[in-house]
Amino acid sequence: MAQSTLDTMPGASTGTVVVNEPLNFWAGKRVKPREEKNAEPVFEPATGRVLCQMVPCGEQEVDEAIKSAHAAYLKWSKMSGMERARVMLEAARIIRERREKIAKLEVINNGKSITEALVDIDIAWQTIEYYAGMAGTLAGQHVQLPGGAFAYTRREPLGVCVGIGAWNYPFQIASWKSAPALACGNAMVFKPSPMTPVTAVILAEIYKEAGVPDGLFCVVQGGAETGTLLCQHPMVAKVSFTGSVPTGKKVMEMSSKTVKQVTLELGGKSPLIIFKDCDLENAVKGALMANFLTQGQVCCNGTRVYVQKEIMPQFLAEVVKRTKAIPVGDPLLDGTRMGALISKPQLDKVLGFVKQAKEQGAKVLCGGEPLVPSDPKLKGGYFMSPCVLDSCRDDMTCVKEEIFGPVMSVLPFDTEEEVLKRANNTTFGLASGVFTRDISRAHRVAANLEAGTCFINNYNISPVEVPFGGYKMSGFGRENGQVTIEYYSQLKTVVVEMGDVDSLF
Ligand SMILES: NC(=O)C1=CN([C@@H]2O[C@H](COP(=O)(O)OP(=O)(O)OC[C@H]3O[C@@H](n4cnc5c(N)ncnc54)[C@H](O)[C@@H]3O)[C@@H](O)[C@H]2O)C=CC1
Ligand SMILES: C[N+](C)(C)CCCC(=O)O
Repeated sequence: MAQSTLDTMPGASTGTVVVNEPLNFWAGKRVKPREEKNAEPVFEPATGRVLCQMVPCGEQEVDEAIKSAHAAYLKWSKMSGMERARVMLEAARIIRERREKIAKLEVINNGKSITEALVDIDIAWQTIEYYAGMAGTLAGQHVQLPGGAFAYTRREPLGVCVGIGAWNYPFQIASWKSAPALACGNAMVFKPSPMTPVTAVILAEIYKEAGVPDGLFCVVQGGAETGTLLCQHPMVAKVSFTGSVPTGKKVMEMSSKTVKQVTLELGGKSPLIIFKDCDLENAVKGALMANFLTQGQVCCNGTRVYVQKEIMPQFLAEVVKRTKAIPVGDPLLDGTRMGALISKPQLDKVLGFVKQAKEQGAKVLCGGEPLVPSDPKLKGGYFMSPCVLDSCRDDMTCVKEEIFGPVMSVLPFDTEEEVLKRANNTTFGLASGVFTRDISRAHRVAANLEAGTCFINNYNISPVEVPFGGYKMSGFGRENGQVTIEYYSQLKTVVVEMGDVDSLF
């Protein structure tokens, strides 16, 4: 019964799926909304059809979920790291076994191509596997003190952590947040974006099947109001948030009231710098990877593409040729490389950015138009043709603001010194990239870019072993890599006296 949506996936095609099961999950099972009155329709981006209803959780439901998570935390945190690891490895195995079905459901809700969704699901189980591997290694330090006294530190969990996700990587974000949280002995209550509510609950079912205590990973549905309830709840120790800068600021402010720890993964407007001594074919491929994954709706995209003047004509010719050749259409077909944007308002917003760019003097070399695929079932979908903008200047809106759509802005530059200054002239600092064959230049540029990640001669690969997160207004804290353990645990120092108390009084 619990698996029924997933079980319909093998035969499912675009335009056919309806999700009727409850999408909340706590105390070890799916939970029906208390009342349906604030239900919001959720759309299938490729068709514009209603996929399901998202009913936001109210105060009482949020409270129930948090209490069930707390009860699970009391059991889970007492288990050894190796015991937790075994359960997490089983969860990773189940995800791997069901990767195609989960990816298909993700596509139907999100609109991205099946090829990309499969990669997302693979990254998800790898994250859980990676942190399972670390669960048994968590340890403190032993420190010798004078007179035979000593101290030791214990790495302890925080308690109930909240995860709040964006709509661009629904299942992957839920895994990126829950895996390190659970490895450290915490419980998590996760709220997906109201636009992509259907796959987080699948993750909750899988954790349950793998053997976590009931309540350890809960899912509550809702938007800003439900998110606010989570950030204000006194039993929550930490909030890990992925989303926009304005919402991130609110999350931080609300969390400050009860001094909750916060991780913020926010937006970006990342620079990709292409020097004339690069391998041009790889640089072009890198620029496409930096701009067009998930219809360009990726926080770390390299959307300001700085190209050294001497190679600009060759670069543009090749990038435009390849952009025009991207197959846009039914995201469930294997040959498709770009699907639909998340919503009609998002599509209109992105097209509005292209219009404004033209008004400000940018030249559209290709795309930037609404697209209606020939398949009649896709005519209500939110498709557009991927766009390359030339003749851009640093002061244009398309170069300054995050577009979150398939729009690449190309800018010429002369020298390394100049381009570094221009690249860093932004309040964001999530990622960056550089293409060059000069090894010294590559590392010098990486060292001077103000961003949490710098890709050298590639872009947008995200192995789970390496930390991911922002500088400046792109946020703080990290996801992935060993360091994330620090963001989901706290150190207790235990000081042990072996002699008499040397009292001053
Ligand atoms: N750095 C990163 O890892 C990523 C950042 N993003 C950023 O997210 C944005 C797009 O995602 P959206 O979902 O539109 O962002 P958003 O900020 O509108 O929403 C993100 C999440 O926060 C929730 N939320 C909204 N108001 C809230 C409140 N007052 N209190 C608590 N939670 C609240 C939403 O329901 C959603 O789950 C882009 O700006 C993008 O750059 C997106 C993906 C990854
Ligand atoms: C997987 N990757 C690197 C393309 C994007 C991950 C960050 C995000 O959630 O937008």
